[in-house]
Amino acid sequence: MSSILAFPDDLATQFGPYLPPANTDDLPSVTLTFASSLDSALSLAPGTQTLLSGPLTKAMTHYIRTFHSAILVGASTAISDDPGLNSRLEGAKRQPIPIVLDPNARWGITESSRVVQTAKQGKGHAPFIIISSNRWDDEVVVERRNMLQKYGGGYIGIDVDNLGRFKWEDILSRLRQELRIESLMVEGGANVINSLLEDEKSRGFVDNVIITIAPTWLGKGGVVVSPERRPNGEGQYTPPRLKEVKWIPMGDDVVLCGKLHP
Ligand SMILES: NC(=O)c1ccc[n+]([C@@H]2O[C@H](COP(=O)([O-])OP(=O)(O)OC[C@H]3O[C@@H](n4cnc5c(N)ncnc54)[C@H](O)[C@@H]3O)[C@@H](O)[C@H]2O)c1
Ligand SMILES: Nc1nc(=O)c(N)c(NC[C@H](O)[C@H](O)[C@H](O)COP(=O)(O)O)[nH]1
Repeated sequence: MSSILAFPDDLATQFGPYLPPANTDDLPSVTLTFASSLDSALSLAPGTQTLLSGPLTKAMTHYIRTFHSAILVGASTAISDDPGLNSRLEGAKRQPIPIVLDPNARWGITESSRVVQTAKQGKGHAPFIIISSNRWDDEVVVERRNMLQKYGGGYIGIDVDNLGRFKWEDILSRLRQELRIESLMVEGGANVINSLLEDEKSRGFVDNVIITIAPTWLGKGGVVVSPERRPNGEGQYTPPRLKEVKWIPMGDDVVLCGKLHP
């Protein structure tokens, strides 16, 4: 199991303006955070977990996780990484609830999955998996739901659109209504991030962006963050640009903090 991490106070204090505000709105605040190569790749290939963060930026991720009520990843990340989706920060005061977007119930979660083991050991929460409503009664989903409910986790069924995708407004409103999630950390992978950045409406839900940039190129064939260009209502495409930008050198990496709309 990964080590307990420490994050120095002089670095931690620099993140204040980019941490989630106290939130009484009807949707969670959203922080988009991931680690990227110089060629905007999150991993060498789909399904290949690739270490990009150095020790300090890894500790930063675990520090930021303690400020969020939930952490969200896509099904392919859950399948390939078997993640813990908890904070392994020394003295972590809070653990985020893991959320996995898995419309077709592809993730074969079992009692031995790391995220379930972490919950059983009291070092994190059991996950909630968001599946397409029409999968709710699938036999495997019922079995997995019964297993997860033993540890306080479960499933949430949401209708998908004609492309088999959930609308972010539906994801966020259900997380707020059913799990009282006030702040959500979206950690990837690229498919999830591109879907969130794709159009003005879904980008409108993103408050803070924290990106670790590692000094390496992963080359062609990587899993890349580069959203589709969806024109707005007037047929215009305006590239999203971060504001209130801050660059924080951290070991060999640099961390880019910003806001999509201050
Ligand atoms: N470097 C990082 O910060 C980082 C973070 C997370 C994952 N990763 C890596 O990224 C790779 C996985 O990324 P990926 O892009 O292949 O997959 P992903 O983790 O983004 O999962 C994609 C799946 O999520 C679901 N999904 C995503 N958006 C959805 C939506 N709007 N509605 C419904 N379902 C939706 C779909 O099932 C889709 O197939 C792995 O190799 C992992 O190690 C890296
Ligand atoms: N910040 C960051 N730096 C990296 O170098 C890297 N590969 C990831 N990837 C994010 C993805 O979420 C994790 O690889 C797994 O999900 C494991 O995460 P855990 O800590 O076990 O929860 N994230």
